[in-house]
Amino acid sequence: MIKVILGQVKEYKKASILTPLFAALEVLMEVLIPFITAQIIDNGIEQGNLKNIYIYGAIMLVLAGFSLLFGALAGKYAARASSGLACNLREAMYENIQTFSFSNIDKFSTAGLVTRMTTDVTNVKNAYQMSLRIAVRAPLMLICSMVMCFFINARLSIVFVIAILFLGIILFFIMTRAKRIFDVVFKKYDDLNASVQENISAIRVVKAYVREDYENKKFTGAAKRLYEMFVKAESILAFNNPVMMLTIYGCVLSLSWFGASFIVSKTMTTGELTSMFTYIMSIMMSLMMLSMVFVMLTLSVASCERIVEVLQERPDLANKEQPLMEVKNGSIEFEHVNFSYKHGSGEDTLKDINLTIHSGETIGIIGGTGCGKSSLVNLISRLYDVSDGAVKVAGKDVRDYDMEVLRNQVAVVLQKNVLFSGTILENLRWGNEKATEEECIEACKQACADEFIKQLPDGYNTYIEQGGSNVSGGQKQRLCIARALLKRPKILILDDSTSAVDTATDAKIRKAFKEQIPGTTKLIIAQRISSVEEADRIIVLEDGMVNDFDTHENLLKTNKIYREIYDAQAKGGGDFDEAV
Ligand SMILES: Nc1ncnc2c1ncn2[C@@H]1O[C@H](COP(=O)(O)OP(=O)(O)OP(=O)(O)O)[C@@H](O)[C@H]1O
Repeated sequence: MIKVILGQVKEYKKASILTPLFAALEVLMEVLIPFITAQIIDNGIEQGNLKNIYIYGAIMLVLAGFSLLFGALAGKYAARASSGLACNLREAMYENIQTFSFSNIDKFSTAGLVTRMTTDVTNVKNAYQMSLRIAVRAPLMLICSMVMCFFINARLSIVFVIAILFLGIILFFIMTRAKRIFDVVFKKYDDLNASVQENISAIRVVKAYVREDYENKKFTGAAKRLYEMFVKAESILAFNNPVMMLTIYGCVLSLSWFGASFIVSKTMTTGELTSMFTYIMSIMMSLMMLSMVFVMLTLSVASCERIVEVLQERPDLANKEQPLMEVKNGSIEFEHVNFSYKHGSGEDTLKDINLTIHSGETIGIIGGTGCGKSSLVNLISRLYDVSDGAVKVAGKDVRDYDMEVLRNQVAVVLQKNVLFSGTILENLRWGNEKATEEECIEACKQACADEFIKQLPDGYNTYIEQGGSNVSGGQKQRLCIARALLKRPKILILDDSTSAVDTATDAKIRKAFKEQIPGTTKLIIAQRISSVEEADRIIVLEDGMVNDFDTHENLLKTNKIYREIYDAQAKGGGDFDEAV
């Protein structure tokens, strides 16, 4: 796991090596300063030698200057290395996520991926920055200060050994308890992030259903639980300081006691005792820093694991070797297809589907909510792979095609339409980046989008806000259809894509399809029978199985379900589900 994370350091290796190097040099300077202080006291002040004071004073200033410089450099390179690692991690994750199939995304969930790319990467970045600087600085400071103490007075240094043991044991207990709580805290953080993301992206629904109070209460509850856990963890950590102070004062007292008798018996000088006091502070501070690094590192382990999961996830769908690079026509066949979602209930969503659709046919698909209509069409552009059987386009298994080639020829207007921030023209060119403005306008005319675009103050250069929030649902659907048309696909799938469009416009769009793209196979999923009745044939799906597949006229005569829906809708009744 560490190898995968560190593998992303890449061009920031130099900064990652320079940081500990400068941190070590900074420590070295800091450690020498108290020793020089001792020289000023013993050889300068006590002997009344002004020259020595000047010399040692100057050395001390130089050391302090270098210490400052090395400290600043260590800080600069640590920031560069850790921010660079975070940037590379995000880029690598983002790149890998782009290769994910729908099934991979189902596994992680969108909110989960966002948390991993933001909070988790920030945790790892902070831990890396700390380890580069403090994980080097603290132990080195501890060792160097100890060495200096033993060098000055080995007998008196026993006081430090006892103090370190005492502090070490107490800190260990504090940290292990705090870590246990922090582990839970970070999991709760994920949940909170997920709920915030869900709520904000669905804020319009929340408002429409006047659920603000409920959502506020839900969020406050989650935030409060997080607050309580943080307080609990922090109150354990708060013991750090008093324990530390207790140990320092204990040491100062013991040093003064034993040091005084050593000075009296002339086995130690005043300067040496003064420097020992400074070293004691450095030793204790190092221990404190080490304990914080320990917490930080243990906390980042969970984040590392979650990042590595994304980095090592391999797309479920891959091109076979030497894939087919051309889709000859728009015919579709389903041969004994069974399909279940890997991360779903485990039951088959589609069962033994057998269908033959000729190139250029217009096919309606109708059925109750959740009967598998979207799942059926998603198999054609290979958004998911079948569990058994085969889906064929132009007589070839979809798994034999290069995925990009296949998806360029099978355009899907998904149920959840998405537009991106950018102008209308930019959005349309997602369908075909080389499309001229005239081609874009033509596609919009076919999708009945041209009329409303022309009325916008900036026309085709109107800026679409993130998620298409400044256009209506119906307008968004028409733009998405135009975008798909620009691909000039051999197969066009409209997954309930005209649900927000009025019946007259819906009819106009279908008429345009018939006249303008007669050679394209069109699959239209709809709730309204009026949207599919002119289709060449209609598939009636029921519980993941094909109940019937025939023309509108024949279905009216022979299919009981279809007839009932038709009658209900003709009388102004609701959609498929209400009618059944
Ligand atoms: N990504 C997914 N992971 C797991 N299960 C899923 C997923 N998408 C759909 N399902 C399940 O598969 C079944 C069929 O869903 P599908 O979306 O194909 O139905 P549908 O007929 O298109 O419904 P609707 O008319 O509401 O759009 C449903 O039970 C649904 O819960």
